[in-house]
Amino acid sequence: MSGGAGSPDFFYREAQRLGYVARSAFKLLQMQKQYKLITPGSSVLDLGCAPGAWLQVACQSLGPINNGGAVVGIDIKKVKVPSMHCDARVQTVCADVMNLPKEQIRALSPKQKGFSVILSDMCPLVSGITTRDAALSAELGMRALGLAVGEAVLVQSDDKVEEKFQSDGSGSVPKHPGILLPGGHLVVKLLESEDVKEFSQICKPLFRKTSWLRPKATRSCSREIYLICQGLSSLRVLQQLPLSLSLGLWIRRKI
Ligand SMILES: C[S@@+](CC[C@H](N)C(=O)[O-])C[C@H]1O[C@@H](n2cnc3c(N)ncnc32)[C@H](O)[C@@H]1O
Repeated sequence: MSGGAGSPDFFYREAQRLGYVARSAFKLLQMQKQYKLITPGSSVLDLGCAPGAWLQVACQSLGPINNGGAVVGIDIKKVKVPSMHCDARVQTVCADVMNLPKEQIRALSPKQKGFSVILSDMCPLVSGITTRDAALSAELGMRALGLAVGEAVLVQSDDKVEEKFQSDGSGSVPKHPGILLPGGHLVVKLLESEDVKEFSQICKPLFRKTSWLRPKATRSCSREIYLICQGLSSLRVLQQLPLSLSLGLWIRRKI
């Protein structure tokens, strides 16, 4: 019997040994090792945070408490902040991310300015119908992206917004489009499907770098994959991107 990283319950046992509430901790630990998304002082929003393993890794990544920083977790399920690896910088909110107004989420960030890292590990209740599950997961992913870069304006049904973008290509993005700070990072979990490629095409021009990651701790039977988006462009750059519009159009097409 093998006890290495290839064995089915290796990450489960390691999570128990190290005091993490779920094996998913190792997915964020791998992201941290490869991309260093969370640094001392970061303000982290963790969408779909139950049972709290990413809260633990996020808080650990902030370093000692006097370095500052904050972690806000939101989940439909009520989540108690784990006692291990978390401190007073971690808080959780029980709510449906699909319905919670963006400004209410922004209000949870330090000085209400927004977050420097947004993580979405949200996942629908898997039905086993591959296309349905992938579509639901894309919807959750789009919500995370929309919150980060400002879906609310881009998807509003006011045709004037669309006309303005189309007429001169310089449609004005509002002053506070999303809740991810310029230079910030976004991680989105998706279930593999045709839509996944399109999703990354939309993200690419908005961020300095985008990469796909299938973490070692992902179960072999799972179709999950993470899009890591690093370095959100500044507002000035976003305003000049005609592709910002396609996010809105794409979301509108899908929902
Ligand atoms: C895979 S779990 C997250 C695991 C978590 N990252 C951890 O390490 O402990 C996915 C979570 O997404 C949550 N979720 C799914 N849809 C949601 C929604 N619309 N709003 C808030 N949470 C949602 C589920 O309740 C579930 O707890």
